[in-house]
Amino acid sequence: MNYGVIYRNNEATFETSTANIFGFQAVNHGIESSFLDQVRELAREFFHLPTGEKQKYARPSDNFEGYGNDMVLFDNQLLDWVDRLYLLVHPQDQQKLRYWPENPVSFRDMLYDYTARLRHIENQLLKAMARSLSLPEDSFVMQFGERPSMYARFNYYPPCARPDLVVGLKPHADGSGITILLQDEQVEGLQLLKDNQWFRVPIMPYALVVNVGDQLEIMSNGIFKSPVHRALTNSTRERNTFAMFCAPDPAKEIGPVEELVDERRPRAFKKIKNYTESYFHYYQQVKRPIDAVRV
Ligand SMILES: O=C(O)CCC(=O)C(=O)O
Ligand SMILES: [Fe+2]
Repeated sequence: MNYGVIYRNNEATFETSTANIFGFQAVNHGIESSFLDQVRELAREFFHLPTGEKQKYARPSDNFEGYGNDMVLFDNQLLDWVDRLYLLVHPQDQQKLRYWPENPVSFRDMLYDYTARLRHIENQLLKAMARSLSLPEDSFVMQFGERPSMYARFNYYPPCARPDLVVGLKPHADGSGITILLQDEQVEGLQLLKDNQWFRVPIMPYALVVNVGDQLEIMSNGIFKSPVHRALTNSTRERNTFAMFCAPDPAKEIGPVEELVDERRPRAFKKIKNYTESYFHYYQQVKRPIDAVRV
């Protein structure tokens, strides 16, 4: 597994080639450990509230935004062992504050703050990833547009009596451009699939796990890979993680960066808009939407 990013002088720089990477852990990203502790603490406090209190922010059955559990779209689908709070956090004028917890009291302020910090880190990473392929640094950022989306998903995995039978999150690849994940600082569970084998993603308490999502795989013409991953459950301890899905403006057409298309590496993906629109339709069937946009 390639975990090669190191921040230097406030700029993300990769130590090794990023070709074929699918994820890395970012350290020295500039977010103070105390703030990350606070983020985790507030997320835990929310999930530990009585059910009635959390239900105030419940998602409607036909939408994924709000508090709830796995959406059921098919009779025979696998169910994830997870509670989640899923919120659009950017662009700001599309936020639906009725789903944003007011309890714990500082939850909303934390989320505003965290979003702003991650927006900055997202930009730095996308530029560094472009530079690492000898592209103009705005090559990916430009495709994200002026109004990129950011979705926050807080995942709460309660202990599960049969971790041998039940997964926290079924195998999937993210539909984002990149996903920036704050893992639980103690309890492991995330695994990536490579060469038909599952590899654990080790805990680095204050690092941010960055996974390539499908849309960056498309933009990079397949040079970056969006990894299939899953989250396991365990029988004794709860696990809390917080994913931020950073994606292009759904109204903008995206596609492989022209400089990355040549005879040696022909165009691998079609141009597409609003990639994530039917994401859950695929997710619930453990299928990959990226297969539908291959050339
Ligand atoms: O909880 C984890 O470790 C993984 C989360 C994840 O993959 C997701 O939310 O898409
Ligand atoms: Fe994921």
